[in-house]
Amino acid sequence: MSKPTVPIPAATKLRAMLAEKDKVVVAPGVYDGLTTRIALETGFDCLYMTGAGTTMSRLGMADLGIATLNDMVQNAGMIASIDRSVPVIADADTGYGGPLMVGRTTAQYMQAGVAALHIEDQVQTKRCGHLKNKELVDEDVYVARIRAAANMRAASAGDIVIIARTDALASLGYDAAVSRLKKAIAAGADVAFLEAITSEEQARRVCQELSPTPVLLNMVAGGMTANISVQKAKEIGFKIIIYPILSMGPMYKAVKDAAKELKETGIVERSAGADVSAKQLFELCGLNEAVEFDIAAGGSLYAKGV
Ligand SMILES: C[C@](O)(C(=O)O)[C@H](CC(=O)O)C(=O)O
Repeated sequence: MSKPTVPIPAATKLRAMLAEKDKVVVAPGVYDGLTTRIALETGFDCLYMTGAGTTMSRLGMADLGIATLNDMVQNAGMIASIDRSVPVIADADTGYGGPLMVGRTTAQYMQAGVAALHIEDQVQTKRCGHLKNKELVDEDVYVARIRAAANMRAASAGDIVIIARTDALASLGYDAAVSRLKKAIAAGADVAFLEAITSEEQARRVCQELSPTPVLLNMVAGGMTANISVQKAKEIGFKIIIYPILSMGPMYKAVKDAAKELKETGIVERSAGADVSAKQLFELCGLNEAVEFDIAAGGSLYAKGV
């Protein structure tokens, strides 16, 4: 059962994790209830809701700015509700409009119990940061997005960690991208996210130059950034690492294999996961706790077992 009470607000918990000296926050990408349950069962203490995964799993579409605020906040809120003790960092793309909309996005993410959101400087018709020919908004438009998020946070009783993402590295270069991040930090961002880093030198420089602001590393499988370990990222100086594609690649391969086996042989018995029962999956998703809850309340539906 997902629990409604919040012992420590998600943002407070994430801030405490960021303040721990030797800690790197490792956030596996999740995009639905099942992938969230898998990451939680594995013992991760922070999760990342990927916008790419949300767009693909909820809409069956590529990461091209198609998901709306409603798609994103509903998914983020559902994911955050599964275990309130584990903070969720969620993609908020461009914030979905002008300052008013960015403020509304921030308020809704806060209300949904999301610990942190990232807002970027691409045009609203954005694309995945690891694709080519991205278009940017002007710096003042970007900074206004971040300021709108910070102002909404200040005006509310809640808290949310604001992560400023810039996609400017590819078209404007390192100096301009970092200058955008500095301005975003001055406007109220707590964490910096230089998207699609292409060298270790850039990685080291950005962590050093923006210190003490924590910097996030986006580890996209097959993307522009070389694959590095958590240990190496920590040594470079990153404080958060997100793995947007973590659940999607393995899911694609495994489901494809099972689908092929069914199509070609008429039975599924050899593919990875063919031996996982429906009941096992329900247990992963809280079957036993749900039964206990029903019985404790005096329900009789499950008293004889399920
Ligand atoms: C982080 C990201 O925004 C996401 O949607 O998860 C994407 C990841 C991806 O599309 O591979 C991005 O880096 O733009």
